[in-house]
Amino acid sequence: MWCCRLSHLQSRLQDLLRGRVTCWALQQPNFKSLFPLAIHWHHTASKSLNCVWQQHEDHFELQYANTVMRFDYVWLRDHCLSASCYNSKTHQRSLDTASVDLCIQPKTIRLDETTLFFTWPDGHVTRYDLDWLVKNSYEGQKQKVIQPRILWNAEIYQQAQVPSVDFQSFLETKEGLKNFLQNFLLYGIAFVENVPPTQEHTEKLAERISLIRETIYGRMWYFTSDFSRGDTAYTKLALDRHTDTTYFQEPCGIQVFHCLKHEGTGGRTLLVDGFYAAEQVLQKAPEEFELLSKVPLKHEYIENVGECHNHMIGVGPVLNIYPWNKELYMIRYNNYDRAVINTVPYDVVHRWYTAHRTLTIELRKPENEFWVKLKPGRVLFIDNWRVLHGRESFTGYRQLCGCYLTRDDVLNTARLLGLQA
Ligand SMILES: C[N+](C)(C)CCCC[C@H](N)C(=O)O
Ligand SMILES: O=C(O)CCC(=O)C(=O)O
Ligand SMILES: [Fe+2]
Repeated sequence: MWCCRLSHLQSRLQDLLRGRVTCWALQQPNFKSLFPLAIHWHHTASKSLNCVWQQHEDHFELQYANTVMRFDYVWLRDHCLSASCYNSKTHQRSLDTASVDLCIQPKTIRLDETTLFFTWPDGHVTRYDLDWLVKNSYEGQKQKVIQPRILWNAEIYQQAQVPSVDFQSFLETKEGLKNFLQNFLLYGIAFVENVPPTQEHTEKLAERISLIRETIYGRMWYFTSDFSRGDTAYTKLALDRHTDTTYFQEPCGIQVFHCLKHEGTGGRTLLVDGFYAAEQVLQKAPEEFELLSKVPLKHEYIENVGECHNHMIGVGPVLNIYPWNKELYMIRYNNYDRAVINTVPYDVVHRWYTAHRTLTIELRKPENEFWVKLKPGRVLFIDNWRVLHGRESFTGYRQLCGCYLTRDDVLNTARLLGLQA
């Protein structure tokens, strides 16, 4: 009886090594209890490392650092960091991924200390550091946020007493710049104080953290209520909360505002954390959140004023989320610039309007509104992918200057200063 079992075991073991059996233990529960996992789970010599792995037919399974990870073999071959596959000086792949057999499987696998060695059918050896695998696995990534943030309503933001950064320290010290960027990344807004009220000084500030994004409005812009452009921003009218340039395929990442002059009343700036509002929608009506993240919409800018002729169209959902961890990274919300909806059938449209209403109700709650009067010397940076802005109507002469920044370059600066972005 025992012999019979053993020969059966040996043949199963051979099957296993040839990759024919994947879920043997599950199919043979009684057998499993007789010969526990030791058969096909490889344990490390040192128990303290707490690492086990298993070679399945179509993937490699690894348990390490409290994480169960599954790796595709083509992925593993593609991520070989050996000198012939990867240029560690330029951090670029040299391996031609298209040359990898899509049915590739390793010939042998062994673990030495904290390094896994894979030998591929052609004899090439790949080493994977266990911590590298944890950090770079799907399972490891899924649990992480790309951008840590503090979501706020008016009270949360005011209680936080986020300090403004001084012009001088922003321009001249690494700490000043880093503090500013850290606050900006966490809250989506940040102020610089004591800036000389000119366009040139505002430009200097912008250039310290990013490349300026030139658009149809120019590089640095300077505007009053003269209706020089075909947009209500160039009037004295109130503007409800919105994000800018929703009609670009990639809306501008950051908006910089500096009020150089205002002789009159009103004109306060409204700021609302769009991600805070979206989070409320997710809590109260997850299916509406999902719809807002799935339905593609167009926004449009049609201008024919004086010499300015423009027709811009941008397509994308209101809420943009990373598919692997559902993290929100951009809100596109501008009811003025939203174009005809013709990308979904009528019944979806109706559900979309319901979801849009839920979000709008959150965005309009007075407790979510942070009002601030922009003054000469106080420059405001707004994350245009997250925080909505608006303004109160005003009287008198009001002059605003500013620019848009490319998001990639702001994040680049932040990363170089050691911040998570
Ligand atoms: C900022 N600046 C005055 C230059 C442009 C304003 C653009 C306004 C437009 N409705 C939008 O939301 O994109
Ligand atoms: O005038 C203001 O305060 C802001 C107007 C506006 O929304 C914009 O320029 O994007
Ligand atoms: Fe705007």
